[in-house]
Amino acid sequence: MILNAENVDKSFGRKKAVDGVSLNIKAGTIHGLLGSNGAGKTTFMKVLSGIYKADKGTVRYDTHNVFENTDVKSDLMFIHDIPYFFRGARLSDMARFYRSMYPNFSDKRFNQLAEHFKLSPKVQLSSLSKGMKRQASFILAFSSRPKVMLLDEPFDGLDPIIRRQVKNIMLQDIANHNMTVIASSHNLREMEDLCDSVSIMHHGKLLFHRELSDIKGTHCKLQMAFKTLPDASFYKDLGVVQQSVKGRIVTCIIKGDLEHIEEKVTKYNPLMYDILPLTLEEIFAYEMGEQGYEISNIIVE
Ligand SMILES: Nc1ncnc2c1ncn2[C@@H]1O[C@H](COP(=O)(O)OP(=O)(O)OP(=O)(O)O)[C@@H](O)[C@H]1O
Repeated sequence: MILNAENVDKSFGRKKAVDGVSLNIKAGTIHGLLGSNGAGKTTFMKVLSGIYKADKGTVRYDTHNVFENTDVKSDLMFIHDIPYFFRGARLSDMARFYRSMYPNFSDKRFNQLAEHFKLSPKVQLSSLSKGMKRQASFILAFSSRPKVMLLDEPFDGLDPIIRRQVKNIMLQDIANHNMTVIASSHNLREMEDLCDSVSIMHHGKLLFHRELSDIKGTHCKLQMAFKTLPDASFYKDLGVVQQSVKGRIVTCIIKGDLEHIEEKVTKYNPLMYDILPLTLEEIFAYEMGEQGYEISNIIVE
């Protein structure tokens, strides 16, 4: 475990932005922290990266406390959703600053990335567009080679091509340098393709934390056509957690592994059946529904 939060609280005045959150992040993985506006994602990531002190609870990086610990500061990097650069700074000025903060800063990488993203080190950062500022902040971050990157809504404002390139560099750093990434987002679908694990925050609390490899095999989605629609015992027998019926077509989300489910379904003699891809949103909709939450109120697509 590289980052470990135990029962973390963080309030601003009477507003409890983070409320009893515990989370473990494994080294070399990407974790997606999802939630609606004001859920507490940024505040929690700032506590994780040692920018804010938790009012209660502990945050550890390996075995070290993160807050005001200079030994771990150079391993953790928090990247704001709105890039911040010194007034009047050029890209090369910011590189000098990051070089002084991060001992693993690579000049070779900085030059390669600046060329790749077609940003001159001499460029005045205040003259750049929002998306280009984001690119500049990624150049600086990837050149700094932190062990853990905490990214606040990292892909907002990037066009699809740059978005893909940034993700590729990130994945390379994870594969080659065992970097760990925690990224906040509103977009479950984007996180689904990228992350090893995801969690959902809502009103300061962490509602779910799941390894994607675990949940993908736990549910299946089947579409079946019947000559005569099955009765309630069919749904019970199969362990159906969600169903919709249109004419004689039944679409179900079923808990369990596919092999067992197919075995059971065939006993009911469907005219045909098809296995459909199951999205994370569908799994969460069910799991959160069970706990009394409506996912559409929590995650916005
Ligand atoms: N510096 C601050 N001072 C006072 N209140 C704050 C501060 N930072 C955050 N908050 C409050 O804490 C709550 C959580 O905010 P936070 O920025 O962590 O949410 P978020 O999940 O990152 O939201 P978004 O998706 O909109 O960025 C909000 O109610 C916000 O108003």
